[in-house]
Amino acid sequence: MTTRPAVDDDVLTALGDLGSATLLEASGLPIDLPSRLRPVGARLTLAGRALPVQAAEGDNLPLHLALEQARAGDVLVVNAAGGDHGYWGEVLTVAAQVRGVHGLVIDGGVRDTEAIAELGFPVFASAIAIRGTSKRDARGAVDEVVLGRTRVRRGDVIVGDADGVVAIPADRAVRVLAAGRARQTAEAGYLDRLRAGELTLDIYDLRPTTESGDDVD
Ligand SMILES: O=C([O-])CC(=O)C(=O)O
Ligand SMILES: [Mg+2]
Repeated sequence: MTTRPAVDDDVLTALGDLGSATLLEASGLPIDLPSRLRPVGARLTLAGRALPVQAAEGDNLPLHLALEQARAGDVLVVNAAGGDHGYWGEVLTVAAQVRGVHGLVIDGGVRDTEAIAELGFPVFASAIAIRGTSKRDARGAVDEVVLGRTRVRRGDVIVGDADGVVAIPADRAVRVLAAGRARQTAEAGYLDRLRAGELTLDIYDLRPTTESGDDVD
């Protein structure tokens, strides 16, 4: 297992407060997970440290094994290799909550979604599917998984909300927090100017130049 720098709890909480879109834009990094990962149930916000899990199609033993390895504050980030299966449901949700796990992000299906919503556990999934899984693939948690264009390593900061999910490399967390705060402050200033009657065209300096360089008779 690789060693990752541990991100402090206060940095984690502050990143969670900034929101996924601000963090993505401020970071300048390709940290967004695929947009097919949508929140399941009413609990939309999520912040925690990644525990990556790779599952074979149609098998959820790696998720059960990962829960034994999980620490409080972890978020399981699962590449379930596609497949129309419910890899996670009410039973695994309760098991995760008892261990202090902060949430689940899965490129794959989940089921028991009403129960998950009632339990208030944050789940972001690419599908809802009722077909069950086998329990044979004994891999457990791994060092990293790739979801879409983004590599997620153990200990990376996961932030999810109504807009989507980002995975911030642990060694960039403090820098991304500073950039996110700067962006939030700048946008608050833009909102004040908009309310005072200015246009985005002027605030962002977007007006097409009228000087084409061509002579006009
Ligand atoms: O049992 C499973 O493998 C998935 C599930 O429905 C649950 O966790 O409740
Ligand atoms: Mg179930």
